[in-house]
Amino acid sequence: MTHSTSIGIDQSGVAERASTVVDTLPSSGAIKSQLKAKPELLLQVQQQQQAINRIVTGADSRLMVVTGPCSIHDMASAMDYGRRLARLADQVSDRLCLVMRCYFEKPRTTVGWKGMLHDPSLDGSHDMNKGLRLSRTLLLELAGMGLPLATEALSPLAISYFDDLISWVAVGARTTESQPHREMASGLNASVGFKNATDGSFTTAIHSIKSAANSHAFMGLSENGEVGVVRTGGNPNAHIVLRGGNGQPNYDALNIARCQHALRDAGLNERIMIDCSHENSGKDHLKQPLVLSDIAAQIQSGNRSIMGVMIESHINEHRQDISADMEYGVSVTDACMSWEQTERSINGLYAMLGK
Ligand SMILES: O=C[C@H](O)[C@H](O)COP(=O)(O)O
Ligand SMILES: C=C(OP(=O)(O)O)C(=O)O
Repeated sequence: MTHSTSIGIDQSGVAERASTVVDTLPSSGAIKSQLKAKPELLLQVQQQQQAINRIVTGADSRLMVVTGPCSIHDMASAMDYGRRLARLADQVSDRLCLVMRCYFEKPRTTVGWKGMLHDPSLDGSHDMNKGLRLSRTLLLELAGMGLPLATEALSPLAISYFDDLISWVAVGARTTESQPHREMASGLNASVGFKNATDGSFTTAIHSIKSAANSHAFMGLSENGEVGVVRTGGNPNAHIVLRGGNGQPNYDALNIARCQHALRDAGLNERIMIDCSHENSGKDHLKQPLVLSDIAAQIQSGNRSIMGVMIESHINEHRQDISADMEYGVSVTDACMSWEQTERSINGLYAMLGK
């Protein structure tokens, strides 16, 4: 159904007729019942959420590795990636917990394609009904392979369509200071990683961890799509993700020590995840393995705060612009490592952690 509304007030205080069209979407409850997860799959995801929560608190000493495409733009290459990752995950599961990045929403610095959920046909038609269904269908398939799954919650409303299938949630550098995102995080069973802000400061993410740990009441939607007061219980498993900022990396031992100090001063657990991509690699995918080796060396030399890493990886390396003639398995957002580079890096990490 389509509705028109008007928004905006002109300088004389008279409402402008800037018309906005609203296409209604099915509620999260409706989509969840149409694309239903079997009880055994829901149980698997709950167990994976708990396993990741134990890694976040330090009760499980394995390292979490969130790896996968910067953004998912087609089903076939995501399934292909998932099958490869599921095989590797079994081989390294005594030291590493591999989690697949399933990012359907992209925050943009200014403008650009906003991800499969927002524009699944990659043509500006913004068929979000299709985007929600494709995203949930893919999550069902990937979870069915036994993989724990990760996503970025960009629209605070969107996560309710997927929260039963997702084991780890990111709040990105551009939204980490947002109250609605902190409120949303406070109601999730999954751990939530708050990225440091784009200026590189830890403070915003530390405030987010504190805020998300508390209960909140805010305006939101029920599973039936009714507007209401949402009350949450607080999420004790929020943590920081260092991704560099202001043109500088922050994965090095000095920055990690500074971050540990800041967490301690704030009365929080000194648990840190590091994103090998973004400003930690200067967005050069070939630098991600170097960042990963540095992190592995820090863990080898006794750092017990680092509990997770993130890698941007696809079937094939580099990136491409969206066009009518795209290459299979190549990112349409940030440049990614290839599967071969990823497998080599993860096996190298596994070997280093065994020494
Ligand atoms: O992870 C992806 C990008 O870094 C993020 O979406 C910002 O992208 P942009 O600067 O190309 O908009
Ligand atoms: C957008 C992302 O990261 P950041 O928020 O750190 O830029 C991402 O991980 O896809």
